[in-house]
Amino acid sequence: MATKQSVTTREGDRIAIVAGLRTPFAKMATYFHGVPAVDLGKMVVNELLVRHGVDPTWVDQVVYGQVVQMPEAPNIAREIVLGTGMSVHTDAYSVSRACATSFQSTVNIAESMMAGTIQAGIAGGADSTSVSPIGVSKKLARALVDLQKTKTMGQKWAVLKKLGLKDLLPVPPAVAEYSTGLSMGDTAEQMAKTHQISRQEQDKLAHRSHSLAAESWEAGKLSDEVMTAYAEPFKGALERDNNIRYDSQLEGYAKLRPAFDKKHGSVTAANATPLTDGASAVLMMTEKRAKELGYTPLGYIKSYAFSAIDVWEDMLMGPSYATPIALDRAGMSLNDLTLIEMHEAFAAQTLANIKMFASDKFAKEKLGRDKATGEIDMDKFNVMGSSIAYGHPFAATGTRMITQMLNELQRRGGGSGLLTACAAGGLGAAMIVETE
Ligand SMILES: CC(=O)SCCNC(=O)CCNC(=O)[C@H](O)C(C)(C)COP(=O)(O)OP(=O)(O)OC[C@H]1O[C@@H](n2cnc3c(N)ncnc32)[C@H](O)[C@@H]1OP(=O)(O)O
Repeated sequence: MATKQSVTTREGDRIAIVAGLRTPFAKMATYFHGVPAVDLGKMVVNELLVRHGVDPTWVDQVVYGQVVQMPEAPNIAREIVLGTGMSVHTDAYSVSRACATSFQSTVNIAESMMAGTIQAGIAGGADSTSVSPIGVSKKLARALVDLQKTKTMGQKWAVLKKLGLKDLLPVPPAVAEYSTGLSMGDTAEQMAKTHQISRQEQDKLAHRSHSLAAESWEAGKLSDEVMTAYAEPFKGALERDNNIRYDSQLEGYAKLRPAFDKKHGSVTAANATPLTDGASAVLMMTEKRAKELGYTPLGYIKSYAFSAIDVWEDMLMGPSYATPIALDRAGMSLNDLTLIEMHEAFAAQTLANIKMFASDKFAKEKLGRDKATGEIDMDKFNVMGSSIAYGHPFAATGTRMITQMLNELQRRGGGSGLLTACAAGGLGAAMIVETE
């Protein structure tokens, strides 16, 4: 059992999420085609500052992340400071924790406040799958280096003649685990098999996610936390996430062919998150600083935890490992929570984690605990849908979830919410937030 955590400053002030904002999320190569993540990050942070009347000099630090990094802008956080009219003296650094990146940036800002080094900051993340660092083959990369050392035409020819036509082809980044080579979709297939998650169950969860996300948009629940985006060539604006199916029909899901294990698989384009472009950010302050400046925070961080497991099998189980630690640290049990959002990387991964939350056997064998974390009450679970519907611009998902959760808790009259995500590298994140 993890010891209780006190997420406060040394003076006992809580760590407040004052406000949050995101761009609409767009499927790869659609509205944000050609817009790099750094520009998406600038867009959202700029709007966050303006909407909430933030004098940029109040922001002591920006911590931001991007999973698929662009070599020309390795410190996206600093580019956001320089590109949004913030004081050039604002400290900024970037973090990466795969799909849990903006949980990490939020925690970094929180920990700086807990240490007493800052009083206000901005955390978030952005990713673009449309503008990604297209590389060259290893053989071509080596040849290009060798060429720089050659002096005569003969030496140059000796290097070039070793290259075949296929060595000249561009190499796009893979959504795959570096050390195993397995794609995230392959891992979702593993999890469906290990935990006996049927295709029908996966499709049902995906349909639920789309239906709830569509209802949330139609009910106006997202309009304050999602900005309208204008991107080149400025042919109209993007007002809503463009992956959500407003006419989601379960029958349509069954027709799709598996996307990864094409012969025996069950993971399809409909029950997986799409490749997505987008950005999100939260404005954070110590409770004292927020009150001094006249802000009413959306809520506070109560606890958080990160976990790590092996990457060869079922590595997207992070929520099942990180959640019990975050609950212990908050001094809570699953039943105490008002709401839960689990990032849906894939329906198979989400359903496997739901099962393992409730499994005493898993708790004993994998977590070294006496009993299960608990049975998830589906009336509290992903009540506005999750990443299968909204999409998943990797680094932006954490702060999307934090803002959405706190706004929904506010609408329901308050309470506490668990946010949890799996991430590549076998990592997991869990955070408990609460309203006043
Ligand atoms: C920790 C983590 O988060 S790990 C997760 C990291 N993320 C990933 O790994 C991304 C996983 N997703 C992917 O790689 C891609 O989205 C894929 C491979 C699954 C699918 O890619 P694509 O084939 O390009 O998807 P696309 O959007 O074109 O959809 C394929 C078809 O399914 C259809 N479809 C998609 N969703 C639905 C749905 N909900 N209902 C009915 N049909 C649907 C589309 O309309 C399309 O039909 P069409 O071919 O007739 O036009």
